Amino acid sequence: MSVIEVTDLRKSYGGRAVVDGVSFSVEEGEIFGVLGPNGAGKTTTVECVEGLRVPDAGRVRVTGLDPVADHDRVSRVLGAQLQEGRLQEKLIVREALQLYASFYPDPADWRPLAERLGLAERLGTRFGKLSGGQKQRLFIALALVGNPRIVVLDELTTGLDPRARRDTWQLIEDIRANGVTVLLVTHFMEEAQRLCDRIAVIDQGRVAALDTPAGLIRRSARATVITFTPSEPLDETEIGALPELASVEHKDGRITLAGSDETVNAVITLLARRRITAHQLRVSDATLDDAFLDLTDTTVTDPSMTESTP
Ligand SMILES: Nc1ncnc2c1ncn2[C@@H]1O[C@H](COP(=O)(O)OP(=O)(O)OP(=O)(O)O)[C@@H](O)[C@H]1O
Repeated sequence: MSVIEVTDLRKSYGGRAVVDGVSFSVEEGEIFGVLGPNGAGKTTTVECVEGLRVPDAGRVRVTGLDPVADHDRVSRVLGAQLQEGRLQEKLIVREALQLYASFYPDPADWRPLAERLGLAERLGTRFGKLSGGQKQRLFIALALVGNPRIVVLDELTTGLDPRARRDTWQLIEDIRANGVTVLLVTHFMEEAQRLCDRIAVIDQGRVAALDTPAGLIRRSARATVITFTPSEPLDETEIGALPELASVEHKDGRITLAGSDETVNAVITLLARRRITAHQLRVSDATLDDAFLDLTDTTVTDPSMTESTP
């Protein structure tokens, strides 16, 4: 069952379309990622879902409700993470939790929630004295204190150190394990690849692709990467003629070719034919990073480079 439905959403500022016909739906219980370059329109899109911005056109439904017309009812099912500036520095963690719990008719008990989020020791601390990771955990607690069915997390781990980021990932997985649907806006590929069931890649206000992380990687023109050091120089024209070749890099005598399985087979055949040995041969799969660059790279003009392969 879809708990969020966005259909042909449009929003312009000063005559410039920043969200230009975005459509997607989020199923109950999934972690759905919204990924895209700076200024792509991600926050504008999710803030329309939260009812914080009014769309110019299109339709948004959260559990069947209109987030603008039914704002109060939507706030009871959808918990949104606060932006940092919105809490006073002097507010004590316990007070913040009590205050936010008081906004909801059926809030969660904030004490076990604080414990689960590792804030039990910090209940008497002022917001301004918390570390970046502790602030993020408090924002998650405040988003969850109303017992929402859906939680929207926007750039949650930006600015955190790698350990705090990994702890936060575990928290997000725990939230989902408790049956809450997660809409996650992120810049981090590793985070999206690890956490999300499906991802909408947004570029210039449009959905450039929507798939599972593995599906997005499969679409990449650089789905397979082969690296080796040839025992003798290879003929550039022969390399350039390899099938489905997406890119070639030379560094310190090593060659890195990106393409498909067919590219890899052809280069191995070429090496055998020329009796050239490939030292330290490595073949690896592309990452979500590669797929992201392909999907959001407006400089690629050859359609065969961006064509999706199911
Ligand atoms: N209230 C506003 N008034 C005018 N322009 C706006 C407003 N809000 C957003 N924009 C512009 O709309 C575009 C999309 O912004 P948005 O914040 O949705 O992008 P984003 O994908 O979330 O970016 P980032 O990853 O940098 O946070 C940007 O060019 C931004 O400057």
